[in-house]
Amino acid sequence: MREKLKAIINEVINEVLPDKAVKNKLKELNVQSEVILVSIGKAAWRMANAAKEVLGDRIKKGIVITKYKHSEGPIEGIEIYEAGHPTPDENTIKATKRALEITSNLSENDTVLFLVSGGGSALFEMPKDGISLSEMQDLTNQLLKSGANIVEINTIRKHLSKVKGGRFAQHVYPAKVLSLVLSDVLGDRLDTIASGPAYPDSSTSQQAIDVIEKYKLKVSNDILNALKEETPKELPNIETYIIGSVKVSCDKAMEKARELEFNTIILTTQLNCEAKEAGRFLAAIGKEILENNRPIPKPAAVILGGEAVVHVKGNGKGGRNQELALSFAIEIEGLEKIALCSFGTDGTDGPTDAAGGIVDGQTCEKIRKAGYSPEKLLENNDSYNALKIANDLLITGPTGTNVNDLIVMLVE
Ligand SMILES: Nc1ncnc2c1ncn2[C@@H]1O[C@H](COP(=O)(O)OP(=O)(O)O)[C@@H](O)[C@H]1O
Ligand SMILES: O=C(O)[C@@H](CO)OP(=O)(O)O
Ligand SMILES: [Mg+2]
Repeated sequence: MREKLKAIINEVINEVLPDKAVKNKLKELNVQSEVILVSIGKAAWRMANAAKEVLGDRIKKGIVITKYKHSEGPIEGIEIYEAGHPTPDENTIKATKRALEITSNLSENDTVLFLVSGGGSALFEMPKDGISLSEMQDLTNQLLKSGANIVEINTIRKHLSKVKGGRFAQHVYPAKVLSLVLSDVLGDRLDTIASGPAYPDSSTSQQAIDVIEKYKLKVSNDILNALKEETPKELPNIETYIIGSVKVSCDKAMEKARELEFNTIILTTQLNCEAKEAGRFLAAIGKEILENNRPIPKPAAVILGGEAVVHVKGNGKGGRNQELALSFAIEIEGLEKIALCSFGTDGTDGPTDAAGGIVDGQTCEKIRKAGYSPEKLLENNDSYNALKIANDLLITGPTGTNVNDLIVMLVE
């Protein structure tokens, strides 16, 4: 079963690699004019490289801002920067400053080709005056641990930034911004993906303040004052296309599972509940299929896309996919012919080098044999170490794409 799970995963990653998506869209749009390229996010290097292959010298100048270890070498005529994610760092500020320089003083005849992928919020950032980088870092870390979802996190970030929430489009005005977006946000909300630097912001200052109160975040008065300034709601100079998303991933996973002769369903592409509850719920569905051949008969493949959340309370190491997989493994301990893979399509799950986990009925036995309690490790948010002990981590390395998380459960 593990091999079948890996076969499905590899097909999905290849399908959502940004190279193909960027090339197809640029050819479809038949971009003939010269452009200034700005590419941000975890997939920024691959997207920029693909654009360079199609547009060549029509790219007058350009910049890539991506996560450490996510660039794959020089691209002629394009400056490459790596910076911090999920928390912005000094290199974020340096790279963003450079991006703003090369897109300053443009005319209505200019076009900025803006390639956007998830991770862009941490990588492309210029805090408003009066807000320091360390304040932004502290607030980001509070948000990441709070259990706030990405819409809530980016509602805050959009109201504290000079480039988010449509302000980058204002910066380049009157030039046009042509955006190609790889979606890693449920429902493909363009004003949330990478905090929508070139998209009108649907969130409000009041919503931002509500998030601060909901999660009892500790912030300075400077931040509270900055949140009160509203973001742009209309932008006359933008053209935006989504070129890849979790829906594409789930469709591809279903196609491959059917090829492997599984009865297949996609339960959702918008999973957003607590990771460990999702694991338990999926185990209940798996056991129902195993014992009663319903809601779909064996051999069955159940596919989900989305982004669970984790309220990190322990001091362990892990990610939402690893936490979901461990929680599932605890519920199916000892059962045969049932397995699950949960992974981040960007290849990194949480602050770890794992993309996620591949688990089955033997996972917990292996952890116990090594003298550990899977339940205690889960309680301490230590799913990485639990799955490492069981040799059930999925390690892909940075995949070059980023379209949320994918979960596949097989029952034979
Ligand atoms: N020890 C942990 N166990 C489970 N989840 C964690 C742990 N530490 C951090 N996380 C979760 O990992 C998330 C960030 O992981 P990451 O894969 O970088 O997100 P993204 O792919 O959206 O950038 C945080 O939102 C946090 O909820
Ligand atoms: O950059 C961001 O705002 C988010 C969503 O696009 O990406 P990630 O969750 O990967 O940081
Ligand atoms: Mg993400």
